[in-house]
Amino acid sequence: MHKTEHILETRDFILSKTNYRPTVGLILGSGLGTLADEIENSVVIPYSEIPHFAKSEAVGHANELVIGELKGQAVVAMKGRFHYYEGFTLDEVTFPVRVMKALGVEKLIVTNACGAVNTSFNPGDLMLITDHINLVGTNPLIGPNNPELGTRFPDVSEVYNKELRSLALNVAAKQDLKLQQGVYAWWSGPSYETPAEIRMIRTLGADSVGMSTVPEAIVAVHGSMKVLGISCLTNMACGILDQPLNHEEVIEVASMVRTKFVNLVKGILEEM
Ligand SMILES: O=P(O)(O)O[C@@H]1C[C@H](O)[C@@H](CO)O1
Ligand SMILES: Nc1nc2[nH]cnc2c(=O)[nH]1
Repeated sequence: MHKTEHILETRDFILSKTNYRPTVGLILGSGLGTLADEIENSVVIPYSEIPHFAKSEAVGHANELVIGELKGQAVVAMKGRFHYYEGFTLDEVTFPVRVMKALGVEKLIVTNACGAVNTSFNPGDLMLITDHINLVGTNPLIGPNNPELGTRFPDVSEVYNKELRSLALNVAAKQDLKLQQGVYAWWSGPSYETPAEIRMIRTLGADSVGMSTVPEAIVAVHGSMKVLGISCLTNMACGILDQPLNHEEVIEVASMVRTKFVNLVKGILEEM
């Protein structure tokens, strides 16, 4: 359970570092952190300096909170996130979402690099997350509920906000950008999936699979935030192509699609 006093202590620490009062939060996944470099008049705070923040070691992540302005919005961005597979508790993984809410963030854009399970998708595609499937058999809200943060049994019938999704689709259309849509399955990792597991995940109804995003989205909805999820499909999931998977390919493809990803998110911010 997240303690209110910890959240407020961290909030006050961050507010002491910037005059911005962010209303939009960004969680930037593997290889997608460069968007944070475009934030103007930014204050950059290493996670190591932030009270109650864990310290991430994931490759392809920086570990900095960046606060400033982007396309007219006051934003707070996580350049680097915490993953369950790194051994963090789900409280540690999702604590930054609580802090964003306490800072005044009402809209959260969560991004990730993930594998394409739907064979009509291609590496390099961007995918708007329409819903998620939690395959990890645990939940960030397990444990005592802090009623100051949200209800005991939150509704998750619309985790990925319909209005924000249609806004994203409109922006993609204006940019003549092919934006896939699909369901994201959370697989703990750190091993990728076997071919049999990908066949199972497809049978269960998922279009993509990754190692993040779902815990953050659940906590955001628990805190009544509006969530938009955008995935960068960096590879065909295991077993679809006759080749092994590796993280270097994930980072390489994410950097190849960086421009269209950054332009999409900036376009969305402009219209939020
Ligand atoms: O933070 P995301 O979900 O983008 O990072 C994914 C999951 C692992 O960290 C890594 C696997 O290649 O990319
Ligand atoms: N679980 C999982 N995470 C990923 N992140 C990037 N690609 C993949 C993948 O194929 N599977």
